[in-house]
Amino acid sequence: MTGAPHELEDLREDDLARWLRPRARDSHKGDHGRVLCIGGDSGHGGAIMLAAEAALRCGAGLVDVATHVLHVPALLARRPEVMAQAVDDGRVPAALLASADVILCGPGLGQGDWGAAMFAQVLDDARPDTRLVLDADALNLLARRPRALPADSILTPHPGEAARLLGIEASEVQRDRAGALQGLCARYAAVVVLKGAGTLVGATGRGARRISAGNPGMAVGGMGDVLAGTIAGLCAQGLEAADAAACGALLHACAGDAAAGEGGERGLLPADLMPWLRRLANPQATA
Ligand SMILES: NC(=O)C1=CN([C@@H]2O[C@H](COP(=O)(O)OP(=O)(O)OC[C@H]3O[C@@H](n4cnc5c(N)ncnc54)[C@H](O)[C@@H]3O)[C@@H](O)[C@H]2O)[C@@H](O)CC1
Ligand SMILES: Nc1ncnc2c1ncn2[C@@H]1O[C@H](COP(=O)(O)OP(=O)(O)O)[C@@H](O)[C@H]1O
Ligand SMILES: [Mg+2]
Repeated sequence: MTGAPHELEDLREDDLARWLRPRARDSHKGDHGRVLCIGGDSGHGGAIMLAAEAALRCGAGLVDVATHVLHVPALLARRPEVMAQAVDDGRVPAALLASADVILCGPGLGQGDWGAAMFAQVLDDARPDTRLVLDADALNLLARRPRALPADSILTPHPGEAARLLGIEASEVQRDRAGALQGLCARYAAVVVLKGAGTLVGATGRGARRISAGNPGMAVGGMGDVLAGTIAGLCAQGLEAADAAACGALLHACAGDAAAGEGGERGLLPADLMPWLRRLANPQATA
């Protein structure tokens, strides 16, 4: 999609098929991308687990996790498909950084020395062609100390994080969400997903996309971590950054609606979306 910045495209579930094509019959895991998820400081291990599992459920070929030593056994018990490495000194193993097609940094990362060191390492040492998805505390660290980002980085702020990135109040973001989106895209030269009811996705010089799917059952801790993993998993499979962000936000919102349809909005859990992410990520199979 191209056009004037004020253009707004509404996305619906049918649009998923634009981006989620059937796989080549002879494809192998190396064709579907490698995601490295960095985060999960002490007390927030679930965030990075949810993100990693979502990346797998959206079809990423390989998923690595660099997290606090405390979380490795729980992560492997829940998802043995994930390759988890403990980071105790704030240094991500160089081989993990070098092999990643996409790095998702931030869920549960914290803003202490451990998380700040890894965030700086990602910005300093990631390969120039590695796509970055920055969420949660990576956004808070960026707001505290703005830095230039690699081209086509994806930022996924909720209104509170967006406010910190812009140096304004969350209420101001909510009063003019389209304006806040434009301001974020311009200030950080990035693809931006402004979350919340009516999620907006934008990139500098392009019209915005709006997603009206999703429901208030999704207002629960961990739901954004699933979104970040979803976008990273789609990006790893070769979608360009703006499309991975839009497709990921749409897929996540539709999965939230499908899961709420099964059991109701109240009490919906982020992990309830996982089977739906898989089903909706294969639109030809479910058509
Ligand atoms: N299971 C886990 O381990 C979880 C860990 N989490 C991690 O916890 C850390 C803190 O994240 P939080 O997002 O809770 O902290 P924040 O302080 O960034 O967000 C909470 C505040 O942001 C504002 N806000 C959020 N959504 C808003 C909306 N839709 N409209 C208006 N204002 C809004 C509100 O002021 C709210 O009190 C992050 O590292 C995060 O990744 C969370 O993701 C929750 C789950
Ligand atoms: N009322 C709502 N309607 C639609 N989507 C919502 C609603 N409330 C929350 N969400 C979605 O849930 C996710 C919450 O993300 P976030 O606040 O980062 O959660 P967490 O950090 O706890 O994982 C976002 O994708 C947001 O769009
Ligand atoms: Mg979040």
